[in-house]
Amino acid sequence: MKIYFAASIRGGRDEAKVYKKIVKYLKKDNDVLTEHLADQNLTADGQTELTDKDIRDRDVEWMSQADIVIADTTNPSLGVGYELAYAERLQKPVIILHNRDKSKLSAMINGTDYFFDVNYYENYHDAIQILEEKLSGKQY
Ligand SMILES: O=c1[nH]c(=O)n([C@H]2C[C@H](O)[C@@H](COP(=O)(O)O)O2)cc1CO
Repeated sequence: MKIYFAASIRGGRDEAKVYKKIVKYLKKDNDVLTEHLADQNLTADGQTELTDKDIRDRDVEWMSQADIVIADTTNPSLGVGYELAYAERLQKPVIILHNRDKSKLSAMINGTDYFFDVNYYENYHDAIQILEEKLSGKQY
C-alpha cells in the first residue's frame, strides 16, 4: 500500500535516525511516498532544491494518493500538525507514533477524536513492533 510518512524537518532533525529505521521497515512491504524524510543528509533547512509551494503542493497530492498516514510526532513540527489536520480532512486512516520521554504530544492532536490511534514508544524497536502489530493482517 501507499504510505504517507510524516515527521519533522524544519521542526528539527534530532529524531532523523528513528525516521530512517521506520521508513526502512515500512519500505519492505509498501510504497513510502515521503521517503526523503529518512535521508540523514536532509537538514532542518528542508528540501532547498524545491520551492516551499512545490513542497506543499507535492505533499498534499501524495497524501491524496496515500492509503494511510503514519506520523512520528515526537519532535514538534508545524508541518506535521498541518499534515495531520489535512489527513483528517481527507478522512485518511492515521497512526501516530510518539516517544513520550522526549516531548508531550500537543493537546490539539491528542484532544482530537479523529486521532484515536496514538501509540507511545520508548525506542525505535518498540515503534517498529507497534507498526508490525498494526499493519499485519489489517486492510487499510
Ligand atoms: O522540505 C520539506 N519537505 C517536506 O516534505 N516537508 C513536509 C513533510 C514532513 O512530514 C513535514 C515536516 O514539516 P516541518 O518542516 O514543518 O517540520 O512537511 C516539509 C519540508 C520543510 O518544511
